[in-house]
Amino acid sequence: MSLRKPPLPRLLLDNVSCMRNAQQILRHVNASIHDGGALVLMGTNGSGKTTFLRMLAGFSRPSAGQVLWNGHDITDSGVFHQYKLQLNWLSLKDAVKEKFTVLDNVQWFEVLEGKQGNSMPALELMGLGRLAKEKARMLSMGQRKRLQLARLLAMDRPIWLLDEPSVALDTEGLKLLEYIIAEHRKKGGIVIVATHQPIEIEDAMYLRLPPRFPRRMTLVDMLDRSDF
Ligand SMILES: Nc1ncnc2c1ncn2[C@@H]1O[C@H](COP(=O)(O)OP(=O)(O)OP(=O)(O)O)[C@@H](O)[C@H]1O
Repeated sequence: MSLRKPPLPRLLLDNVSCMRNAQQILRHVNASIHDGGALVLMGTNGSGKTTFLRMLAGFSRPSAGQVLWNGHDITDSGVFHQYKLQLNWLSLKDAVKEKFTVLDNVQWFEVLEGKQGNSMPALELMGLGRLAKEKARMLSMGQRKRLQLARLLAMDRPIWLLDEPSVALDTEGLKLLEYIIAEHRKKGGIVIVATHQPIEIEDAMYLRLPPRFPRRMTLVDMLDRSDF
C-alpha cells in the first residue's frame, strides 16, 4: 500500500513570531491554510492585527519563523514578486478617487488587472449599481466600503487580506460581506480577516491577539520621534 503525502498547504505559518516596537504581538504561531481556508485575527485596538496582516502580505519579516506560500518563504525576493500578485489587500485607507465615478473607481483596478466585465456586476451585488455613474465623492462611508468590496470582486485575486472589512457597513452590508467571503472560499480562495468586530465565517481558524500596552519610552524611541 502506498502512503500519499498530504497536500502542501497553500499558506503555512511555521513557528511565526511577530513584533512591533520591540514588543511581542504573537509568538510561535503554527497554522496551515489550504485553498478555501479562512483565518480570523481578533484583538482590541492596537493589539497588532494590521501589523500581523502586513507580515502575512510579505511587507515585513517575522521576528522568528517563516511564512511559506506553496512551500516557499514569501520574503524571498523572487517569491514575493509572484506572491503579491495573488493578494488583494483591503485596508482602512480606501484609495477612492473622489473626482472619478463610482464605476471608474472599480474599473480602473480591474483594467490594471487585465480583466474586464466584472465591475458593474460587482457594484450591483454590493448595492451600488444605481450610483455607478455618480462621482465617488457622493458616497457615504459605508458605501465607500462597499465600493472597496466591489473592487475585490472585480479584481478576483485568490488571497484576500481584509483589514477591518466590516467597519462602517450596515447589517445588510455585513451580510453581503459574509456572503462574498463564503463564495470566494467555495471557489478555492483564501480569506484572512483582521477585525475587532464579530463576523460570521464558517470553519475559520481564529488567532486572538493579546492586548498591548505602550511600554515606557527609551532614549532611542525619543531620538526616533520627529517631534522631539
Ligand atoms: N507607523 C507606526 N509606527 C510606530 N508604531 C506603530 C505604527 N503603526 C502602528 N504602530 C503601533 O503598533 C501597534 C500595533 O498596531 P496595529 O495597527 O497593528 O494594531 P491593530 O490591532 O490593527 O489596531 P486597530 O484595531 O486600532 O486597527 C500599536 O501599539 C501601534 O501603536
